[in-house]
Amino acid sequence: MLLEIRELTKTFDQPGGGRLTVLDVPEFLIDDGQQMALIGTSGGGKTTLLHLIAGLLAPDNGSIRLAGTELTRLSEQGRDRFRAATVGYVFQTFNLLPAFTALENVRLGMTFGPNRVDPKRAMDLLDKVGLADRAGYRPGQLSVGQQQRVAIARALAGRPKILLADEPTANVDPSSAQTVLDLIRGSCRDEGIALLMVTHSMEIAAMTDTTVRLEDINRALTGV
Ligand SMILES: Nc1ncnc2c1ncn2[C@@H]1O[C@H](COP(=O)(O)OP(=O)(O)OP(=O)(O)O)[C@@H](O)[C@H]1O
Repeated sequence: MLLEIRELTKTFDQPGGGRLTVLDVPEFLIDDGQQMALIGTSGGGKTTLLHLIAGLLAPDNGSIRLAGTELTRLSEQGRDRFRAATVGYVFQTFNLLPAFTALENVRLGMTFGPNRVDPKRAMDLLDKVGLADRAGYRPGQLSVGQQQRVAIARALAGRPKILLADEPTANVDPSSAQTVLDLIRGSCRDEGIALLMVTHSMEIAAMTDTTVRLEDINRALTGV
C-alpha cells in the first residue's frame, strides 16, 4: 500500500472563535500506481486532505503513512524534504514562479529532491506537455492552459511516487481538459506514479480507476 491514512483528524481555528473539525477520516488507502478521483461538496476538506498528504499541514491526530514513512513523526523540515522526494503537487493556482521561464520552473521541480537536476528530463517533460517551443517563456507570457501544463511538468520532474492534483482541469475548456487529463493519466501510468485528483466533474472522475466521495470517508461531514 502506497498511502495509508488511519483515524486522521484536522481542525482549524475559526475566525469567530472555536474550532471547526474539517476532517475525521477513519481510513483512506491508495495503492502503488492507483489512479483515484476525489469528489465532494465545496468546502468539504478536499484541499486540506491533499495538503496533509503532501505534508504541507500536520494533522491534529492520526496516522499518515506514505511510501513507508510515517509523516506525523517528521519535523516540518523533514516533511519538506520528504515531499520533495516523494510528492508531486499540481496546485489549483499553479504556483509557478513568475520571474523564471517555463524550463526553469520545471527544473525547480527537481532542485529540492534527491534526484540530481536533469536538464534533459526537464526539456523532455516540456516536450511531452506540448510546450517545447515555449521553454523560454515566463508564466505571464503563457496562456492559463499552458501554465497548467508547465505546472504538471514541474510536478512530475522530481519522479514522485504520488501526484496530487487539485482540480487540474478547472481552468480550461472541455477539450483542453481532456488533453490535460490524458497527459496526467498517461504520465502517471508510464512512470508508475499514483494519482489523487480532486475534481468537480463526474465525467473526469469516471476516467480514473476509482472515485471516492469525501462524504463517504469523512465523518466530519456526516456526523456519524
Ligand atoms: N487555514 C485555515 N483556517 C481556518 N479554516 C480553514 C483553513 N483552511 C481551510 N479551512 C476551512 O476548512 C474547510 C475545508 O476547506 P478546503 O479548502 O479543504 O475545502 P475543499 O473541499 O477543497 O473546497 P473546494 O472544493 O471549494 O476547493 C472550509 O470550511 C474552510 O473554510
